[in-house]
Amino acid sequence: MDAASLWQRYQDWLYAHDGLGFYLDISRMRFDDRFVSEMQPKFDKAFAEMEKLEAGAIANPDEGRMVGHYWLRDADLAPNGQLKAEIKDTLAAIDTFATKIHSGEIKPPNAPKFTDILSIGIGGSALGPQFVAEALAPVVPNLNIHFLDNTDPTGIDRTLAPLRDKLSSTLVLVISKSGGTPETRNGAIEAKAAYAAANIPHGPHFVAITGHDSKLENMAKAEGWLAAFPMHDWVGGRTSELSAVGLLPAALQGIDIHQMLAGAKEMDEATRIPELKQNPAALLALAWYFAGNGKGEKDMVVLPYKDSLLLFSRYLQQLVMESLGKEKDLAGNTVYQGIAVYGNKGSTDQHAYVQQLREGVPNFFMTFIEVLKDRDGGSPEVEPGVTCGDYLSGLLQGTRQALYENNRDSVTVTIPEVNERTVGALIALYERAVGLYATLVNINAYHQPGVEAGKKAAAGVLQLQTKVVAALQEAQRPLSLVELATAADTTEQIEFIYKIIRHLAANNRGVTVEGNLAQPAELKVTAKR
Ligand SMILES: O=P(O)(O)OC[C@H]1O[C@H](O)[C@H](O)[C@@H](O)[C@@H]1O
Repeated sequence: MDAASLWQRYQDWLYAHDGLGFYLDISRMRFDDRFVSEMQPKFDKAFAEMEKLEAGAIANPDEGRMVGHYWLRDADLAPNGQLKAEIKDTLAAIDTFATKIHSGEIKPPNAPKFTDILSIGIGGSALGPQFVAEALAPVVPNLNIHFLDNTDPTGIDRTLAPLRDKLSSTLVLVISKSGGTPETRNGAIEAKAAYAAANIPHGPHFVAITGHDSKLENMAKAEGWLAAFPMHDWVGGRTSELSAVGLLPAALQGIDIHQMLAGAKEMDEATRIPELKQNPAALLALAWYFAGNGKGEKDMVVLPYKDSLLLFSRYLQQLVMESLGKEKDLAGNTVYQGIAVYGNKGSTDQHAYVQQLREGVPNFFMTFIEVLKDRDGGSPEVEPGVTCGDYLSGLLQGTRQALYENNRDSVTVTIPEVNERTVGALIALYERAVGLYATLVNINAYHQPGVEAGKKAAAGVLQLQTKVVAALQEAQRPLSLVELATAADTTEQIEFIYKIIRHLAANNRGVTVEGNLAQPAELKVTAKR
């Protein structure tokens, strides 16, 4: 396509939202008009399904649940008075709690004010709060936030180390919709242990954000935690950033959550319009479908050219991949759907893997996130008439051009600046695009059956460990792995047993191993007395 036609195509496909100062450009995706007309019936269906979802249909059939994250930003859309009240009451409770924490009206027993937050959660109970903290936390936040999002002992130590002297002014948020996620439970137990070691009762420092009647909620009640906030059954983990999960930590840091909600609401209104060209989420879904042939054949590389948006692609990874990565479609056919998402930030990644993107395997499409405002205040010149921000902008435009010339397609999302409203709008945009795309490819975007398999297998390994240690203690003599597996009555699990023993030995956990660990057949294992 020559320059004039490309410019025309750019203008024909440019979506602009005046209120948000937001633009979406899908002109560098090489679809033609025929593709767009062929997709129209699929979009008609997607718009209709979305309307039903927003009206309170059971849009997550496998779990028998409504899907209500859009109501969080406009409670009046919720399908009944009780839900409306739940949304409004939760928001009011978050506002009140954050205000009282900031003023010191709610204070820890042994310090004048809370100064730090330790946020414990994983997946949808961590990625949104982490993304938003990185994007929006003030340079000097009301409270400094720290995250525990794993069950890695070294990681836990690293997070807790700077907090050891500040436990008396730390507020611990334990976030889990189900209230039973092992990594989060473990993090909470480790945090409690830190409080116990410092002789500080943990209850007045701990806050739960969790589903009704979950183990976590019951624990919070039983242990007299400072507060508990609800996570609604009809909000999925990966779409929970604008529920208490994201709003409470944001408000505590001094981020304007009402502006986040307002930005999301404006984007919701724009992405509710059942007209492809007037709906930026539909345009995104169209681009994704075109890129991957409706089968996720190409990965989505997300490159925000703004440091504060570094965690956006990580956040999107869960939103997109857990929603769209499905074996079965809604009719039960095996489809192996999904779109892989990765990316960090530009221009940094240009000095890492963009070489492959430009010249290597063409298995991706790009999403550039452009931010128009460089910074508050003026910029020094790094060359005559040129600033750092000009470089950043030039590098984005140049990379887009260089990729396009080599048949690598891209989408460009432009926002005026990174602030509460635009971040809320970005979250809403991608939530809706995922929902629409799911209907285009006929899958349930709101369940995650595949996650359970690994969790069940892990639980099995831990049960096996208990069995193996008991068998060793009973034997009271060195056993080979085969003997140990026989004694534990689990001969088919011998490889797991080897790994369990190797891990226990590495951590001085009550087993002695004689022999070379690289020669499993020769090992003799004994329980330490
Ligand atoms: O909030 P939680 O119930 O602790 O869940 C945390 C995460 O765990 C699971 O593995 C799910 O796949 C995620 O969708 C969820 O966000």
